[in-house]
Amino acid sequence: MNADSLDGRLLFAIPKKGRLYEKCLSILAGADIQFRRHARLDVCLVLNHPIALVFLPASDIPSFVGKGNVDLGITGHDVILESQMHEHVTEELRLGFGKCALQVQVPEAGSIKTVEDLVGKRVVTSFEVLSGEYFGKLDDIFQLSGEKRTKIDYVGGSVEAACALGLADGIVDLVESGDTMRAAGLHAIATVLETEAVLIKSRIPKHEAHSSLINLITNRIKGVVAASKYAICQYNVARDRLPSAIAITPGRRAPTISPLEADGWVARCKVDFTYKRASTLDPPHGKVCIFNVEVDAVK
Ligand SMILES: Nc1ncnc2c1ncn2[C@@H]1O[C@H](COP(=O)(O)OP(=O)(O)OP(=O)(O)O)[C@@H](O)[C@H]1O
Ligand SMILES: O=P(O)(O)OC[C@H]1O[C@H](OP(=O)(O)OP(=O)(O)O)[C@H](O)[C@@H]1O
Repeated sequence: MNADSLDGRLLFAIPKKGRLYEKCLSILAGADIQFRRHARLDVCLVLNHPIALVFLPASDIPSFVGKGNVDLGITGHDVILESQMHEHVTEELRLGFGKCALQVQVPEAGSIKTVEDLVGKRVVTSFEVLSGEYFGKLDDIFQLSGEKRTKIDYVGGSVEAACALGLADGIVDLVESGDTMRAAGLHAIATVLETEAVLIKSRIPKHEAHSSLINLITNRIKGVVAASKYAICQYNVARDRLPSAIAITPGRRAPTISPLEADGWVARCKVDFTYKRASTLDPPHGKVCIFNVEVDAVK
């Protein structure tokens, strides 16, 4: 592929690996953005739209979009703030995945119990800007200056090992399930930021003509995100069991029930945001799926 083949195309940045990668691929598939990515190629042309996908590290996407090299991108809200690009990009849409929190963590068995205890000590993190701002404010409150201020050191990964290795008194790192933190003998004492994946748009539009394509892509992704919160549940049930089935899957006004060819059986179709858990009717959330099961025992 040469640079000419990108001419006039909308450039859309996608994380090339890591936590957000797989979910981004499902979003692209759900929005019917078709492409074939050749091994080791980080730029590829979309087959059914004048778009080129650019696969980049999640942490580089805010600056590519912010500086206008790329028109649209998906990345974490955390890395937008960390790269100080929030004034150069517009967060068009929260995507509902990549949810986690940037937290201050210290050894569970140690003497540091609060962030105030950690002020003036050593903090290791991959988020040196956000951590610097957070502890900078605390240093100011405690009127610490020079050597007495909290020392923020950067590491690129495995942040959770820093306390055990004697590099830090506390760390600032992302927490989702908390498994990494607990495995390292740490616990959270404060939250710096809540984050999730977002769709961002450059504030420096390259081509006016792209705005309708950006709207189309944004609306399609909006649809994918909305659909991922719902489940469609369809099941067949004996008519005499219908009252107990409807108690579990009620309609907003009236339940949709269709007659079946089999005597005494009906079909019930329901689209919903939250299902009551039941052994026989339990569609997984985050998926649009159709169950066509014969429900003969409603508990
Ligand atoms: N445990 C997690 N749970 C949910 N989202 C996460 C988690 N860790 C990271 N993220 C989100 O994914 C983004 C990218 O993180 P990830 O660790 O995948 O980065 P990466 O660019 O692949 O870096 P690395 O070089 O460490 O592999 C983060 O900025 C955050 O928004
Ligand atoms: O709360 P948890 O569900 O355990 O997730 C948190 C971990 O996930 C991220 O790291 P990642 O695994 O992406 O690797 P990294 O250390 O190389 O950044 C983050 O930096 C934590 O270490």
